[in-house]
Amino acid sequence: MTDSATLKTMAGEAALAHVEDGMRLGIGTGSTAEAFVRVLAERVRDGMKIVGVTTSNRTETLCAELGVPTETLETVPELDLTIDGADEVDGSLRLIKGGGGALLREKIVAAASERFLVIADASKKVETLGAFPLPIEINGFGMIATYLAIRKAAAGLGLEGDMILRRSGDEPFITDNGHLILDASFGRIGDPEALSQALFAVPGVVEHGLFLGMANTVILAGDDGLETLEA
Ligand SMILES: O=C[C@H](O)[C@H](O)[C@H](O)COP(=O)(O)O
Repeated sequence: MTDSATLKTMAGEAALAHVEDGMRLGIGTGSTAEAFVRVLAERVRDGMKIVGVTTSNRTETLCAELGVPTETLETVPELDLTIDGADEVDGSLRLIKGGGGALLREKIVAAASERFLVIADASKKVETLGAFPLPIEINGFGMIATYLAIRKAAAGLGLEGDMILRRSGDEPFITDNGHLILDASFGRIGDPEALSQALFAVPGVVEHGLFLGMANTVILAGDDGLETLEA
């Protein structure tokens, strides 16, 4: 069995084949995206010219350490390609993301890109989204009211389950944009589009981890090699 780090590097190397000289590149967050940054950095050292726009402070720091040039989305607001990981992928290229807490910036960067390429190890592929708790980014103001409103909205779709405030040690986890995250264990999400709409109708919800209709390509690395899914 191939270990997880090797699978992530395989996926990162496969993603590199989609990167062309001169590209404006959205760069994701998480261990798989970091594997990609490491192979990208080698290519940059060999002379490839790209400009990266990162999706988290964590990825920004890694790019700086490895010499991958970056700008911000303010200076480079339109991107050619974004490469990022995912927590779950279904057969329709719908995703759950946000396990690392970067969902808001990840969604903004992916939406600003001509193409969105997702890389993951094959264990992330699921029949139905929802085994991975759905990250929901909320404003700190009125968080209990927002929590109750999300519960009600989900119950209206027949979805119930624990919603846990994400923590970092003894403190609530705070996102790069200063928000909180609820991890919602709704179980199987039969209608992700309906859930997305219902969540966005709750005023305190800033973003959620359902990435629907966004991914153009998904590359999955498994023991048997690479599998590519196209939208
Ligand atoms: O917020 C984090 C991101 O959405 C990650 O891309 C996602 O959690 C997958 O991370 P990893 O590649 O570490 O499994």
